[in-house]
Amino acid sequence: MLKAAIIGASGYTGAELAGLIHGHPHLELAGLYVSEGSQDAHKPFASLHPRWRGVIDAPLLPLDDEALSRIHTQADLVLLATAHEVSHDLAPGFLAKGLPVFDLSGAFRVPGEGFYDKFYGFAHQHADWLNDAAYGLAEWNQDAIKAASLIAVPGCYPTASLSALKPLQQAGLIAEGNRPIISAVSGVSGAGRKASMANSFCEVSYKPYGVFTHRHQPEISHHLGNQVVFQPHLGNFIRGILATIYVQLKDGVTDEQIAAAYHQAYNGQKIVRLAGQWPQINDVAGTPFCDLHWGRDGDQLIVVSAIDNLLKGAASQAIQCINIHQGFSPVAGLVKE
Ligand SMILES: NC(=O)C1=CN([C@@H]2O[C@H](COP(=O)(O)OP(=O)(O)OC[C@H]3O[C@@H](n4cnc5c(N)ncnc54)[C@H](OP(=O)(O)O)[C@@H]3O)[C@@H](O)[C@H]2O)C=CC1
Ligand SMILES: CC(=O)N[C@@H](CCC(=O)OP(=O)(O)O)C(=O)O
Repeated sequence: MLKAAIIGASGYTGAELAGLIHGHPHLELAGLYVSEGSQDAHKPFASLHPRWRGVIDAPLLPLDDEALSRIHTQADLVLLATAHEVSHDLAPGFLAKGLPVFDLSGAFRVPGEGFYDKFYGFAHQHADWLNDAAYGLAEWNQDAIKAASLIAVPGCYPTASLSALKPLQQAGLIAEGNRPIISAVSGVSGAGRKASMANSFCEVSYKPYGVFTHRHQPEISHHLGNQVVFQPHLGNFIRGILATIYVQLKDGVTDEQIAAAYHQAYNGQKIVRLAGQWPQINDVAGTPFCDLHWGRDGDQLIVVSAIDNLLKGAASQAIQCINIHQGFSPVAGLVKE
């Protein structure tokens, strides 16, 4: 069994990771950590996430110097379920000790001069790690994920969007100069566990945000190799993302070519499902799956993609990355084989 330490274990994605690792055939938990000054330090994990009561008994531990040296000596790998700047600061220390790092934040996803200043509001200090990191889109980057020490697990909207668009891009079916339009809605857990007015029950109403400024637009465009228009919405539900994507096809593209692009990309893959019907959030919430379906009218294609933002959009995709990195079955701990 490999020992996995989770930093940020009290948060929404960290808690999902704890559950997945607890149930994984080749992984075991090697510490659940929060910040050194966290008000949750030393509380039982299950007191914050009672669905794990009687199942995961470990306490949340403060990430102090003693904890760091314990992780350095006892863990086999580290999962960072922390804010972008926290991951940016923590990852190099673990990597320097030879521990593979699976980072759920955006800190190492997009190389490029000035990108972090512009879209994340901080200056990136680790260009070397940024360039060496593998982008953990599990169905598409297996070789890079296997070889890298640092895996940048994609954002939730990018996972839903890229899973839908990459088969078309790869097969050369998108019209020259077309910027696919991604209109997506996310449940409120996408914003994390910390309370804020924008996320409070009485304030949340289906609405757009981040118009032309969201950091996932350049993340999707960079990893697709084609510019996109991306518009996120906040939905008044807890978990799940549904992305409706409008694509202009090249002249003469046939139905068979579209179907072949998707089947070639995903036949034999258990996590991305070609649903055969329009995806809906209820079918993927609480699961590691990404459901896809498409329809076309002339050169206009609509693809719909649905995932659970906390799972395929974060924690279960991190587990897929660990599975690939370690040579386990790609769906170990996620889907019964
Ligand atoms: N929510 C989602 O749907 C998705 C989130 N992500 C990304 O994953 C990361 C985690 O997100 P999410 O789980 O939603 O966040 P949460 O806000 O729910 O949790 C953050 C966690 O980090 C801990 N933390 C904060 N500061 C530190 C620190 N200095 N050292 C160690 N632990 C710290 C928090 O505990 P405490 O403050 O008590 O220390 C908490 O456990 C983020 O980068 C997010 O952008 C990616 C894809 C989807
Ligand atoms: C509803 C909501 O607020 N969602 C988050 C996306 C969460 C995510 O994917 O995380 P990364 O920050 O790691 O990219 C947002 O739009 O910022």
